[in-house]
Amino acid sequence: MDNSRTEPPVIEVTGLRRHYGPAGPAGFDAVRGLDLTVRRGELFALLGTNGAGKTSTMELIEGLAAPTEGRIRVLGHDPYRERAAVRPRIGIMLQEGGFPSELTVAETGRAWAGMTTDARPVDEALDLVGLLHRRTVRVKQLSGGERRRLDLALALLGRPEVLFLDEPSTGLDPEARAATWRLVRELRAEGTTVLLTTHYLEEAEELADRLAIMHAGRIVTEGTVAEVIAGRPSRIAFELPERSGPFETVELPALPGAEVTAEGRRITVRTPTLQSTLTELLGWAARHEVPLGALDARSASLEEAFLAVAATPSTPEPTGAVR
Ligand SMILES: Nc1ncnc2c1ncn2[C@@H]1O[C@H](COP(=O)(O)OP(=O)(O)OP(=O)(O)O)[C@@H](O)[C@H]1O
Repeated sequence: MDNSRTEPPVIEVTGLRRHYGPAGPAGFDAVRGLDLTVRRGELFALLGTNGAGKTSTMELIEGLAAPTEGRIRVLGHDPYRERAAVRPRIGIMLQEGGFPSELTVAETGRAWAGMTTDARPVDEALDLVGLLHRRTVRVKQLSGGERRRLDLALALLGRPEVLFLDEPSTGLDPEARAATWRLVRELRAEGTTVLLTTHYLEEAEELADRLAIMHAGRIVTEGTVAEVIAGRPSRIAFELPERSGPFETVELPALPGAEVTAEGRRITVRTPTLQSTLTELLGWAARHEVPLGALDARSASLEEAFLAVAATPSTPEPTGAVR
């Protein structure tokens, strides 16, 4: 039976704040009042602009640092204060593994397994990420993508109930990325709860049950991919030809409900009704024999939603903020 809706969330974050540096304006608020809930078996993706606070948030939920303010529960425990209860049940793939480069891949796995409760066999973890054939190679000889996969293998050693993946596919070639996605999907299918950060919108579209887009320390929008892009306009772009033909005096048609912007001859139309706007535009182009160069029409996408979030000014500190 699916109890995921009735049982308490696996990750529950309320009012989270993280302040770096000295108290007061000399310091910096990287996370500014963040709420987040992830249910058992769910894959939740944190997206955001550079410096939005994704890693700062992840580190707090992983229990690697104490929040300046707010409440975090992972599997019902405070991950920082009750680290001993939480740590054996979670797997963490950091952005930089930072293990000794002189050890071989297998030695690194064994060293890690020694610190892991109920570890799976090292070779099994290496096999999961496609690194078994590299087991005798020194870590310093691995490519960047192979190191990422070793990071993931180590995170999987303890058969974690909750897996934290900080930019898991950065530096991977397309084939290794697809393999990582397959593995993450399998883990999720087995019931693992996953919180991941990524810069690849496609990764979130492929994997996430729900996602949040962060900007300047806050979650600006959150939901399923469909919910996040709902209400975003579709986009039509094209280039008008040099003004020398029969269309010389022809103006663009009225496109009700659409917003038209021009950058030189490059025209962008944003519309809530892609089909009717496109029909109108193509009819006009045909009637007036206007060739529309590099014509591109696309439905609302996560990219549009992301760019809209990135363009929002960061709101000032609420009064009463902890400094
Ligand atoms: N130890 C620190 N001391 C001071 N400021 C920090 C520290 N760590 C991070 N920051 C700042 O906090 C902000 C959030 O950083 P964070 O790494 O959490 O963002 P991010 O969303 O993960 O960014 P990216 O996508 O670039 O990895 C940034 O402005 C960063 O410069």
